[in-house]
Amino acid sequence: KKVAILISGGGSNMVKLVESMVGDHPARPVLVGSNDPQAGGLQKAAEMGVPTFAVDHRPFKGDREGFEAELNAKLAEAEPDIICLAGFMRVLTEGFVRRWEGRMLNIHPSLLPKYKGLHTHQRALEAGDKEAGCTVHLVTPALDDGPILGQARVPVLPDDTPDSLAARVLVQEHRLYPAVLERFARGETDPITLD
Ligand SMILES: N[C@@H]1O[C@H](COP(=O)(O)O)[C@@H](O)[C@H]1O
Repeated sequence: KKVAILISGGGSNMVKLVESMVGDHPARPVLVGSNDPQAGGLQKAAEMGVPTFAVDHRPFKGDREGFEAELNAKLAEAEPDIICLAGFMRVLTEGFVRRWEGRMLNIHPSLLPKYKGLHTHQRALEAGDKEAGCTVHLVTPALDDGPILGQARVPVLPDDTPDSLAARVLVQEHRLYPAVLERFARGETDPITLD
């Protein structure tokens, strides 16, 4: 299976996904793309030998379809079987999601369905939650709402800040996303929980 990964920032999840696709893993990374030409993850992907591209969303201003048409053109060249959103921060239109529906995954830093959207760790702390975590799900038109493929939990500690909690959750993200991708590429979609 061919996998394309979309990022917006440093790409630490992307690196873990690329590192995992070796040996008898059923998939291989064919492309890493970003909506930000300055995304640090693009350099990391290039150093790992994965082709990269950037489509800067800013010149498109509110024209999301225009931005996505160029994104789709780049993706179509690589003909990915699976797309992984890994810290990709652009909200995608229904049209784009429908085109890749059933084969586009996303990682979200909360235990969905709790805390869809942004600032998940701050909201978990403000709510006094005792545990937090991350979720890998299939992407559907509704934001952070698709079928869950896997979750991993972490304890919330008394002196946690959003940053310290984010760092603890990120460690689990780096375990969960590769585990879910390997299962998904083998056709296994029953949700898993990592402890
Ligand atoms: N959507 C969220 O954005 C962060 C991206 O991190 P990285 O993969 O770019 O390091 C991760 O916490 C991910 O869950």
